[in-house]
Amino acid sequence: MAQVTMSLSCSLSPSPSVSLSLFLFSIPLYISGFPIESTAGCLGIQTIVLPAAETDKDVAAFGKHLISDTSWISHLHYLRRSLCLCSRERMATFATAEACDSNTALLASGELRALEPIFKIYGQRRAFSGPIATLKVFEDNVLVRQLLETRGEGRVLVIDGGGSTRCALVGGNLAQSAQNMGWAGIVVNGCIRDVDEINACDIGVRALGSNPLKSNKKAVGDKHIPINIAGTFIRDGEWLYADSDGILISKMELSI
Ligand SMILES: O=C([O-])CC(=O)C(=O)O
Ligand SMILES: [Mg+2]
Repeated sequence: MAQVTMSLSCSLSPSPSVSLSLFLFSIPLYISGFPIESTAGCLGIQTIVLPAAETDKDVAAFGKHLISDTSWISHLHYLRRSLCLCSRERMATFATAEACDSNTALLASGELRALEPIFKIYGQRRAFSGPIATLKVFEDNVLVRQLLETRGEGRVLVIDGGGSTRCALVGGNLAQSAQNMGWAGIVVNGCIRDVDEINACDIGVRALGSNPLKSNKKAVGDKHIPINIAGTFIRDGEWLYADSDGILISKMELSI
């Protein structure tokens, strides 16, 4: 059973709703026996609109039921995909396709962009997201190590390696460091090595491919500068969303 911590707030305006804070994940949900019309999911918060509720009392009664009868948990129907119960899976329900469909204006304005599909998927987390730290290097990974040995705080390291496939910019040790230091993922416009070790790490990794050759160790490159990879301009501090369908870059954090 999912470990769920729930906090509740009820409100009648603008529409009768109950907000549930679900610990570490969010899922669209229906609860049987209640006239729930729609659900809205975003990380950590679920707002359930109760069309039949007309008074504060109705909403409060529903809220009370949720608190007193936790069997509602077993009534969850997972609509988009089965819920990953792993507490580290921060993007259990985020879907890049859905983000595109519901943010057409942002796509049109260029505030939301999709990377060209040139990356292979590695690492335990197929889906990951976070604020971006950019890095530009060429066949040299000293700066990659420097960054991955600092605290990641949920960020995604995006490395513009110039598209070179002649050596690896990330290997098993660096991926392990990224995991230990709290990075959500690494996107490499270049190659990785130690693929089996990387695939055992609890981070998301995207790269053009693998190459067993190591890179130079001259410490040449630039951190936190604008980069251009996979047909997309990326600035430090923008947000990255990756899942099995692809990779999105957003100027702002998306609320899905
Ligand atoms: O040392 C390197 O160049 C990359 C590597 O193999 C690792 O991180 O394990
Ligand atoms: Mg290695």
